[in-house]
Amino acid sequence: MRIPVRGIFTLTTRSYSSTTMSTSQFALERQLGLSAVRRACALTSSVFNKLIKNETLTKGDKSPVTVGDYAAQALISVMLKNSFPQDPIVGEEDAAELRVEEGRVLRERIIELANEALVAPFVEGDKPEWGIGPGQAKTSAELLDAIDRGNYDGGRTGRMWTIDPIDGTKGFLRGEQYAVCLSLLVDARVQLGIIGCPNLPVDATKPDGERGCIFVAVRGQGCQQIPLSGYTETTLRMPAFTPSSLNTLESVEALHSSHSTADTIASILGITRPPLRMDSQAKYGCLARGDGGLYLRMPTGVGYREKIWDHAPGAILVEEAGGIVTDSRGVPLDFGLGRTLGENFGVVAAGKEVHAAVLDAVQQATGTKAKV
Ligand SMILES: Nc1ncnc2c1ncn2[C@@H]1O[C@H](COP(=O)(O)OS(=O)(=O)O)[C@@H](OP(=O)(O)O)[C@H]1O
Ligand SMILES: [Mg+2]
Ligand SMILES: [Mg+2]
Ligand SMILES: [Mg+2]
Repeated sequence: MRIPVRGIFTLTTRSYSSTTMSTSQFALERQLGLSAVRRACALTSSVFNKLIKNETLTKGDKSPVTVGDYAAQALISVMLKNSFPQDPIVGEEDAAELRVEEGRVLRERIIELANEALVAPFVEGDKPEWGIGPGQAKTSAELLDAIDRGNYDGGRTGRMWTIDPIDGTKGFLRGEQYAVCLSLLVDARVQLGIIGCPNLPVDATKPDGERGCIFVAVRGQGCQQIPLSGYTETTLRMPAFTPSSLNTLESVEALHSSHSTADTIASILGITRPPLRMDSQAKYGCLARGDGGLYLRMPTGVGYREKIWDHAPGAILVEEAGGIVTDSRGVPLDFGLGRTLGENFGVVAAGKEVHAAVLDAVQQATGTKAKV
């Protein structure tokens, strides 16, 4: 039976009967987050099928942003506000370009898409007993403000969410991998990570089989994969690899991660399998389920600072599946410095058995000394 809920997307303990209410830590955040990411996955998949050329902008850093990115951030932000109104959000996108007259056509399209997603009946795979039903349409001003609630500066204390509404926008535009990414941090420690991958095969051994899955992890509660088409949860544990049996998971874009440094590291480790190149944090989900043994993100030397929304959800997936995530010098990722990872230099994520050997190889390949 569907649990009646007062207001839209409102998730309070009052909304649950004692039989459906889970007492685990962050249970409400997990349920709301899964629903928001599912809705955003449905929104972005449908945008891809209808996207037209003038629905993509180029941002100041030359990276693309589409109507799908803005609409998905608006949708997730509205859902978070309804259930956790006090929580600040560090989101990738902001609405400045949409508030000016030149942004009118794009703005109207984004409002239409976000509202369609807000009022849609239960999306495929949502658990009816969660009681997270369709909401009411919002005004243009409310949705622009929802996007801009992602402007929080971050920091070391308190609760905060990160949203990357489309991670791997270039992959999204190519029709390849992308991910809808959400995380909750408390005092700069990731406690919940959710990554929705609409184009990812549910089973890597069946690349032509069913596509679309969500990865979710709560600190201390393991990492699970759920198909977008349903809600059967499979717990993931990273298998034990030896260094030479690894294969690397890397960015498609050579500007985001140095392919040549990764090749050198792979040859030092004796890796013979070719790298698996894939856009977005789908790589972290693949690592957690054992599709490759090593996520490598080696800096390209342009002084780029990694963004917290690009790594917080993925890092907890891998840790909860039994792996280790550090920067390329062995330093833990610091999510408490603001919107970026500050002085962290690249990312190395791998199983416990091989992580130290990989850091040694990185040191040999780059001449930098590991800090731990
Ligand atoms: N120069 C540079 N170096 C490192 N990283 C960068 C750089 N420029 C952008 N970005 C960020 O990369 C995000 C895309 O993730 P990936 O690199 O894993 O995927 S991809 O294969 O490159 O598309 C991408 O995330 P989205 O903007 O959400 O797509 C960016 O935040
Ligand atoms: Mg982007
Ligand atoms: Mg991103
Ligand atoms: Mg993005």
